Amino acid sequence: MMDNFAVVASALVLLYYILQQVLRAVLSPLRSVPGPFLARWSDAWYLWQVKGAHWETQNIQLHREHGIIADPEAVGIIYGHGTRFVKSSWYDAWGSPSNWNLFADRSIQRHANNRRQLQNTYSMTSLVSYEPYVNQCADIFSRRLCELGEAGVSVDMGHWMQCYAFDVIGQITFGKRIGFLDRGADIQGIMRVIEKQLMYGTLVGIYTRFHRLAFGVLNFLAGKNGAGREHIVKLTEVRIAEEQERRKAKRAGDGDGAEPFVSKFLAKYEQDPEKFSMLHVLAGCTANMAAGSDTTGISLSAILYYLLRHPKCLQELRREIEEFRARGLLSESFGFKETQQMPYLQAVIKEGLRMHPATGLPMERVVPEGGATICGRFFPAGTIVGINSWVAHRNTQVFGADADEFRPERWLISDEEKLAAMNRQWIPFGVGSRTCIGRHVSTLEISKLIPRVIHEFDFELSTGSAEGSWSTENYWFVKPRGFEVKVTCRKPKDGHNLVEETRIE
Ligand code: HEM
Repeated sequence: MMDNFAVVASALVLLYYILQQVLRAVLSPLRSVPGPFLARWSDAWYLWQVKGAHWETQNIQLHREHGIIADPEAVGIIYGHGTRFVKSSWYDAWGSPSNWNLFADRSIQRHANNRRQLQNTYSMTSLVSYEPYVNQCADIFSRRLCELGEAGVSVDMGHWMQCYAFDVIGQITFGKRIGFLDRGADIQGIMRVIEKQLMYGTLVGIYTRFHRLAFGVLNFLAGKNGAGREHIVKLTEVRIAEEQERRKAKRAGDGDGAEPFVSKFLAKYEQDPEKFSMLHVLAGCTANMAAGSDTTGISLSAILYYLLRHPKCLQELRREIEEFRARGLLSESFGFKETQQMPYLQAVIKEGLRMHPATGLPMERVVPEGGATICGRFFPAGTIVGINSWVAHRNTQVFGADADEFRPERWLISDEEKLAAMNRQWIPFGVGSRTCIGRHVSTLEISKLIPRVIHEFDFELSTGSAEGSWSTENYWFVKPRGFEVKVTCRKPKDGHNLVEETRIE
């Protein structure tokens, strides 16, 4: 009797759920939006697809299959300055339920206040003082590549670019590099922890109502080290405490490099703890570690990968480097300001970030009160909309019929109007008030390292696939997998001036 009751009750609940979904889909004001049939019924379809880790290519494919022509104006409508489109609940899964962080914050007002506090530390003028740090890491990177080349082994460039980016960000943030380049390994499991957080945020964000519970359980199980982002927070707290001790001992002048972020943040805190709290110090340093290393590593890998797949472009870049060096316009350390004068290099970087932006999911926003018309269609308030930079970057209306091709020359034209249209649609760092705060850090790292590796090394792609293409995995960050190369050093090793004793471990 009891068994029958349970079966009938379950069937009724199931029926109610199905009916609710059917009604929702049939009555939805969005029913005329083209898209896959199953996606209409439940978020489970999206979760399943995203879990497959290739949403960036699927998203482009779906637009083409369903004849969706993305309106270039949509970028401005959704993300433009002064927009009232707030971040969607997907972002909740990227932070602790009890504290804000800059990336995940959904409050326009609080975000604007906090961003104002942090912003000037990330300005280009304040970042160029970090150039010697970047040079040190590039020297070690170069030495490691030479050693690997001499050993004749296959090199996973995705991994080494990641090591470089992690050590630069560690050095800029804490004044000491963490030691990834020294060991060629994942120090303190930091890379692995961030990778887990990427998967967690990506998937749990789709059903974000489970975040509070999942966050609590996972952190409880992880014990004192914390799980995912919390683990990085804990490691960052240790570094901040060390820096506080150093400041108490009045050794502020220690080390001969530029003042690292942690020290600048603590100085702000000491000056006005109400305005710039310890949470600002923690949020700033943690964001650098969590958001600033993989993204740069991926972008460096992508630029190199596309150059290797397009030898003519590589030759042209090398020609430009040699010409600049012959004219005395490019120093041994590949000065940042010098690299900004190299038009072909800049076009290569821009095109690499167009072909492979580091983030590969839509940057979700909520349509504000009153609704909005996007791509000629009305979306009521509360609808979640978003643009995936991968889709925007392959818009043939803007980039032309060869939008899928790597062609740096597209940026070297004199047609101002076309350039402006392409620039508006080029969004690897996001757009508007939520644009990437660390983009100048990456620009510094990328502008210096790419010409240097092209000048110092020959690479032979050995990805293992017949077409020579690499594979990728997308959990928000679209990471290269199996970017294997053979490396040959083009210059004698003794040119490297190493400073290897400054690492944390
Ligand atoms: C090539 C490298 C990078 C790429 C492609 C990239 C990409 C992005 C994108 C697309 C966003 C906006 C996300 C959204 O609206 O949903 C973003 C935000 C952010 N990025 Fe980056 N990023 C890079 C490097 C960095 C670095 C080096 C740092 C730190 C040093 C950093 C810190 C942040 C932070 C804190 C935010 C949130 C900003 C806010 O909401 O105010 N990123 N990034």
